[in-house]
Amino acid sequence: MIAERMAEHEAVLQGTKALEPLLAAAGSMVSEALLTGHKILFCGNGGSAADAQHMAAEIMGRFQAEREPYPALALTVDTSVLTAIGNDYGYEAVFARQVRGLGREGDVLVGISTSGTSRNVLAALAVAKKMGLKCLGFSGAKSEQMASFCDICLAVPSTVTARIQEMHIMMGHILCEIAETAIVRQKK
Ligand SMILES: O=C(CO)[C@@H](O)[C@H](O)[C@H](O)[C@H](O)COP(=O)(O)O
Ligand SMILES: [Zn+2]
Repeated sequence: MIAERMAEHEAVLQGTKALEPLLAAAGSMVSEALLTGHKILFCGNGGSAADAQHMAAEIMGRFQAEREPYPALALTVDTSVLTAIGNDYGYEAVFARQVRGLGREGDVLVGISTSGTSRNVLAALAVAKKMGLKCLGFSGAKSEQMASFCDICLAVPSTVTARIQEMHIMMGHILCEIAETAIVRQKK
């Protein structure tokens, strides 16, 4: 089974290489937002909540280079906010309401969903689009719904959640490296 899973990972990675131009464009989108005083918001459920927090930490802390912090926030971290919104407005609203409260035109919302159908992620992207945020999606092969709200949607060509997540964090690291390189270059 182990060898089988590794082979699956390799095959999905091969397919994911086709996303290189879109990933470069996503890197430019995030870099431009950060370099013009905007912030990056992230959301997702389960493993994708962990990915959201991981990527926000790379930007607010540092990825590889010594530099100033830049504003990034995962909308998955405040249990009081999540339980209040979930309890009063429903789980579908937990990210969308935070986008309404925190998002500003020119910010980027990164929505992460391997199925592409998580209603709270879709609702957040829909609200963000209306408010003039840039929308970036990380999804799997079934990406149509998410893509309809996104400026760029990185759709990993797989329907297996674990394999999709493995590609998401790889692309997330590359995205952070692109943004950090742009930040360091601008400060020179
Ligand atoms: O990490 C995993 C499975 O690998 C799970 O926690 C997974 O993220 C959860 O089932 C999520 O609720 C799935 O949501 P989504 O990716 O379909 O939006
Ligand atoms: Zn997982």
